[in-house]
Amino acid sequence: MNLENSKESTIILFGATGDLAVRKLYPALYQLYKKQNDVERFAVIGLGRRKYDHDTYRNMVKNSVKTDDASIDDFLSRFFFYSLDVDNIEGYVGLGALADKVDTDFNLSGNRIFYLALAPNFFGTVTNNLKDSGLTNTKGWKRLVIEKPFGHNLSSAKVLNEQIRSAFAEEEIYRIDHYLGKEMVQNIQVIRFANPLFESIWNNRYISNIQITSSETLGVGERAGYYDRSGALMDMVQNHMLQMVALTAMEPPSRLETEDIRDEKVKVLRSIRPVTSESVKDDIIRAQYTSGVLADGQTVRSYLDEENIDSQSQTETFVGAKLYIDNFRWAGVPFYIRTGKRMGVKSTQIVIQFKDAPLNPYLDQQPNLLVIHVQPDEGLSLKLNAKKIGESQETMPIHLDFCHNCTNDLGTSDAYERLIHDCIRGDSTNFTRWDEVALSWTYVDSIAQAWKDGYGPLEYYESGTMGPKSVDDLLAKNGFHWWPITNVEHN
Ligand SMILES: NC(=O)C1=CN([C@@H]2O[C@H](COP(=O)(O)OP(=O)(O)OC[C@H]3O[C@@H](n4cnc5c(N)ncnc54)[C@H](OP(=O)(O)O)[C@@H]3O)[C@@H](O)[C@H]2O)C=CC1
Ligand SMILES: O=C1O[C@H](COP(=O)(O)O)[C@@H](O)[C@H](O)[C@H]1O
Repeated sequence: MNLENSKESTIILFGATGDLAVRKLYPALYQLYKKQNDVERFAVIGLGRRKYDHDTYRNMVKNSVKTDDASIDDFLSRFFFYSLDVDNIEGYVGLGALADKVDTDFNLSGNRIFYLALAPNFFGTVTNNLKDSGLTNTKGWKRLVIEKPFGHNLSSAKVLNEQIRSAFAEEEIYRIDHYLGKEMVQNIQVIRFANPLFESIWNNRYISNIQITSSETLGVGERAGYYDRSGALMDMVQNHMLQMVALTAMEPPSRLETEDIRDEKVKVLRSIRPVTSESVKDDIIRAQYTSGVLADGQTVRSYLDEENIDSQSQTETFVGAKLYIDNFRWAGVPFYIRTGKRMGVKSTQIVIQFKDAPLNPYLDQQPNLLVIHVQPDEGLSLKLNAKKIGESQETMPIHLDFCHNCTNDLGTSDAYERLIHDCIRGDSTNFTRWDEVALSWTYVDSIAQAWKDGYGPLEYYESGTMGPKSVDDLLAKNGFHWWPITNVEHN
């Protein structure tokens, strides 16, 4: 068998009893198993410090998958638990022995995915111990999946990268950014490069501004310990928001190969205009939610009143920013981004606003907009002007819509399902390469530094709104406004 391309694997899952594994990874694995979507065979060894036996673990996986389907028993029979404190190097020998036994029992060829669904401070220890105990000398291929956050600034990310690179080659490392697994984020390239209609006008001659929103109605929830040290800048901007900027702005790759696409994204990240203290003050807004009422009528408390949050915390739960990409295609076009918790609506969308016609005889004309709906609806809306019905010469707005997930028959996979599938297939296109991560940290670090130096005060916004007023002013200064968050309009 050609092991390099074989799509069977034993997944060694660190953090198997954690929130991410239970909420996301087991349901995703089950969907993959059910679809047999070109994943040949797999087994999972879950790890954690607690002393589960295989049956207790399988029960936990079953509860996470939530199905009565008869196939669940065969699915669960592939799951094994191994109790290990990751600091205990002696314990890795037993892990290796169990993995070999599972390979033999399931007739698997020795490929390994090491999935680190663990707090990042363990990443270095685990990769070192895997190497020192010989587990990285696999019979087949090996891959390392790393969850975010990848460091908390550029220098910590560099240290982390060196640690994992001592045991895994860059092409064996799959750094997760789950937004890259979303259907419509993957679709950005196709919409742009498979439609000459768009690609020919995808530049500063025809586009006036781009608005990228990722808003949540949830608050900090149970992740206070992590979030209060991170804030929206590191939690969302460093990764998901900048990846969406890069995909929206990049040049067409010459081939649809992993490294060609990543190279184009890197060029965009490198072209983002560096910030100065002054530009941070003027163009970047940080804010924290106060109490308020959500759209469903629920009254929610302020960030400072959340459990396990320091009552003096200055952590931002919202970031709004204007950035420029200083290259030939985008010179002069502002990219506006905003993301936050406890906002008015849960939505991710990218709005491309086209420039007005040079000579416009129709005074009531609206700008043309292309809206890429990432979630909850997954689709596209193109907003145009048409003649009002009748004899008048007035215009009316019309929209052409497409929605992937609005009807049942086109339901799309979850991001984690897609990314685990890609990893098993050995396709790292939708994972971030080290230089993308490093450039994103460079941008984010300079904002964090300016904030530390006192530029750009922390503002406040009421829960249930779309952020502080200053984020509206940010666009108004250039004669724009945020387009309302919409769903794909189902006709
Ligand atoms: N939860 C989420 O929604 C998201 C999480 N992530 C990232 O995923 C990773 C995991 O997060 P999450 O699942 O929420 O974390 P949890 O705190 O819920 O789970 C942590 C896991 O790590 C295990 N663990 C902790 N210490 C040790 C140790 N010394 N040795 C062995 N195992 C240990 C725990 O098992 P035990 O207690 O049995 O030791 C548990 O399985 C983090 O990097 C996080 O940033 C990323 C995006 C979203
Ligand atoms: O990575 C993260 O993303 C989620 C938002 O993800 P989404 O798929 O629901 O849009 C965010 O809640 C979390 O704080 C952050 O770590």
